[in-house]
Amino acid sequence: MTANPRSDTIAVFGAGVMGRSITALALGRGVDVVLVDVSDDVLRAAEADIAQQLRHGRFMGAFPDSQATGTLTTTLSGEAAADATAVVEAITEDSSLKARTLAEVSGVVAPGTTLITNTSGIPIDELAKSVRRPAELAGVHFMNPAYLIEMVEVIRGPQTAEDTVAAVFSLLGRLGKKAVVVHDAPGFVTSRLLHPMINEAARIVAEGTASVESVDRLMQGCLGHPTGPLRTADLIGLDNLADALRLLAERTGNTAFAPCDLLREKVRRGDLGRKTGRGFYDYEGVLS
Ligand SMILES: NC(=O)c1ccc[n+]([C@@H]2O[C@H](COP(=O)([O-])OP(=O)(O)OC[C@H]3O[C@@H](n4cnc5c(N)ncnc54)[C@H](O)[C@@H]3O)[C@@H](O)[C@H]2O)c1
Repeated sequence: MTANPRSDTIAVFGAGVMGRSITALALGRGVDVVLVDVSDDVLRAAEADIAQQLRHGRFMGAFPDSQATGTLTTTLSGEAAADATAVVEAITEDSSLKARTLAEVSGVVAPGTTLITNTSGIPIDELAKSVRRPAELAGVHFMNPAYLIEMVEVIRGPQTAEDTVAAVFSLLGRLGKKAVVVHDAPGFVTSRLLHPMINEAARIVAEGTASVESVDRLMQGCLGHPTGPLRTADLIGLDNLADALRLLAERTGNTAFAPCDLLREKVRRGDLGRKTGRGFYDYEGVLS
């Protein structure tokens, strides 16, 4: 079942960390994807990365054996989303950029097309102001790597229609995901809890209380965190994390959420985590 019987194609906007991972998930589940970005270089790199993620997903048993892989089309043109049954917006965590892009997308797609934003924490109702049909917009917070993490957070904005939530669940069912629905708020549930924890972990390192490795080992060994907060930060991307923390601080008025000095310094140096080969850890020579 798909979100809409018109076709079996979703459009994904943004070919960065999440756009690639969501695209790999959809392709591995037999859904065709039109992947849109503003950079041709990014799209070329994304094609190679997605092929690698599909191999990884198959190796990890994330996709049904009998499932034919969906077809990938990459493009710089947002107009290519016109025939999609659902659109997943996974562009940079910048509220005005997202508002602009969602406004354009909602002008391109037909009424009845489910609009999904993968924002880490911008309230859905804030983004709904920029789309033509706010009832058709919902948040789906896929985690990285989307093809391996079974659970997603679904955010129902105050204007999100029941039909939209149903269409989102239909698509998520097709993608083999489990979901928990939450109400709209800055950072929703997962970013509101995880991002400040990562920020504190970085502060602990900066203050000299413990090393990066010690913080992660304690959180893994004592509290059952799968990788530790700082390794998770590297997987997310420190630029995205800093953007999301800044937005969380602005939208909640809680300045403690603002990215700490160490995080900002790493972003300034371009040490963004796995995607640049160095963040809290060094990944030079490590296959992603
Ligand atoms: N990184 C994570 O682990 C993670 C997890 C959950 C949610 N998110 C959210 O997903 C979204 C994407 O995050 P990311 O980490 O993939 O970011 P990223 O920086 O890796 O990628 C963003 C991509 O968006 C592209 N882009 C910018 N403007 C565009 C436009 N107008 N049209 C098409 N493409 C455009 C950029 O060129 C870039 O390739 C953000 O909202 C982020 O908060 C990220």
